[in-house]
Amino acid sequence: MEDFDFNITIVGLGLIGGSYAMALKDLNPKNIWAVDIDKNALKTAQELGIIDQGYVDPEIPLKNSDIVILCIYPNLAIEFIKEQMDHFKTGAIITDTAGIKEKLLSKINGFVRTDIDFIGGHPMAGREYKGLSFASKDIFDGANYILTPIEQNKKENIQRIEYMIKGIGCKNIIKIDPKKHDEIIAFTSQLPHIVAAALMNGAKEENTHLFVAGSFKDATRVARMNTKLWSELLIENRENTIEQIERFEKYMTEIKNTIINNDQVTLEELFENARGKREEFIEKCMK
Ligand SMILES: O=C(O)C(=O)C[C@]1(C(=O)O)C=C[C@@H](O)C=C1
Repeated sequence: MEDFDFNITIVGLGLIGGSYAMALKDLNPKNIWAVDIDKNALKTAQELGIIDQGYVDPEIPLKNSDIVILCIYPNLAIEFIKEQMDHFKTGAIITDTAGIKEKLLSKINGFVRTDIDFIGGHPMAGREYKGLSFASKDIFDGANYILTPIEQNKKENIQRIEYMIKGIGCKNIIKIDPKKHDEIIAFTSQLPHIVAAALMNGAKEENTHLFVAGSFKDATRVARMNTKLWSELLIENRENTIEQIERFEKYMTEIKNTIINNDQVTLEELFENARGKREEFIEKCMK
């Protein structure tokens, strides 16, 4: 790999920020700095050798950073850029990792300095845990990474971010319009979290754990989510989320009706359709 001779600051040393710091090591950037209000997280990261230096006050690292990666909640990311606006290095690239894009981008681009390039990003990587102690560079291994570049973004800056994404181990880089991103993600990421939560909330049997195996555990894994983050994401993407819940209700009703009608033939057809789609989907995931 060629030189990635940049100073990088990661803002927020949680699961994603910590994993990013670990994965960036392989790219050998000039410096990896981190900003966090949690001094313990900074200390741990420094002891682990995954960052060169940690800061509670962002001013110094931001003034010297070519690339800033925001690994904090979406609304906090907007606030952070607003508050720190005067501190970013001239021509810096800022990217984020939030699961919603349209509102975030339009807000940030409404006030961001013209010399700064904000490139929206969303790594399709994570775990159902939060915090640095669960961070691992493996989460990016073979992962998809969505970018939502806009016309103002400089081509060479997008290429730089793409190079970094490949360098941390991601496989596919998908470039898409922010609005479209939010529509799709409502189905592929947000709906599964809603379904998992609904399934778990519906577990009324005190001894549920004694009656489950893989199916229930797989379907509810992400119910162990970061609840503060996910409630923010769903509310911020509310139109798309509601649409997806309603679509899902229709598919549930379709299945329910075949059972009400004792229509085993149609039920089998519906399952057969799902089975085929799942097989095709997994094949595509493997490529
Ligand atoms: O695998 C998980 O635990 C995740 O929740 C990862 C997951 C998802 O699949 O929805 C969660 C949020 C990210 O923005 C992207 C990926």
